[in-house]
Amino acid sequence: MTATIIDGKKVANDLHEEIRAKAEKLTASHGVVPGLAVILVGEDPASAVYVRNKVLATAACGIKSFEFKLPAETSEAEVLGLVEKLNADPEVHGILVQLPLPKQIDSDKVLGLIDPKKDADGFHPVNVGLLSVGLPGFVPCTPRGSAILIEKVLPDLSGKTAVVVGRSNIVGKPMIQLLLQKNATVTCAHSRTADLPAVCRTADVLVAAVGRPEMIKGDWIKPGAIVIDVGINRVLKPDGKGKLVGDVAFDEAKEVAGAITPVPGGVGPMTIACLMLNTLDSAYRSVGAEI
Ligand SMILES: Nc1nc(=O)c2c([nH]1)NC[C@@H]1CN(c3ccc(C(=O)N[C@@H](CCC(=O)O)C(=O)O)cc3)C=[N+]21
Repeated sequence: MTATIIDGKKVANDLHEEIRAKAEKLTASHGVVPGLAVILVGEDPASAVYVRNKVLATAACGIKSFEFKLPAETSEAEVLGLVEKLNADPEVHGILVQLPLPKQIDSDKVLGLIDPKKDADGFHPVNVGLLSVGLPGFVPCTPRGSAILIEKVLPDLSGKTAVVVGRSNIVGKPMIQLLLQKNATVTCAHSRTADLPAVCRTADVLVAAVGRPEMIKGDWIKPGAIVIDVGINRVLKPDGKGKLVGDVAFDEAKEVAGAITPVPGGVGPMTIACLMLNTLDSAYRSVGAEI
């Protein structure tokens, strides 16, 4: 059996069109154009692609993009000052501070200062709490995008087992919350889990978010499972050129899985589309309009 390849890029592009239509509707009814501010401190080559894709997506969605590229030696006080300014700016509905931040800056302090109503990344403790009790807030973009892809292939997770490999605040933990909301029976595995391959083999839905290139092998996958590969790892090919691979050994896994996301073109574009979605939600909430 060969798995269905889940086309994240296509789903993301379709979402961009829906978002654009809803953004235009909000502009017509309330004169509001959704705005997203992105703060980038220092030069990280991997984030260059991410930032470029974000700018392209804002354009496709009719969202206004505000970019702040600050030098690596920027002080914590400066970043905090900028966050306060954006919190107060009525044209800005979403604020994203790209992580990781340079070491002189306390990221918890910065994320904690973002107005929870503008927290397009969903990293503020208030939004983390809202998600965990099932109240409306902002859901982190990568888990939100992954959940949309899972829903496309398996709308009902009742009676299904899900295994999330990775326990980060950004992906693993919020992913667990979303899968629980969908009635899956959820296991969170991580670096200290005993017999990880055996745990993975129990999964009807396997979400890989470990950040280790091709760690999850074909024989760790239950036949017919849905595999969501969150990893985006840049590795060198034997010819010295770089390429992107996920956390899953794709060529092996696709022979066993029922459906699988590719890297690139899977979860990555969905992360960006959900950043747009969160910004749109925020703009609607800012005027008390129903989306
Ligand atoms: N506060 C914060 N929020 C984030 O969401 C966040 C962050 N910081 N720091 C950096 C990581 C990285 N990240 C990516 C998202 C999409 C792609 C993406 O679109 N990838 C495409 C293209 C990749 C390529 O061609 O290089 C794909 O997978 O198909 C990549 C990387 C979000 N991050």
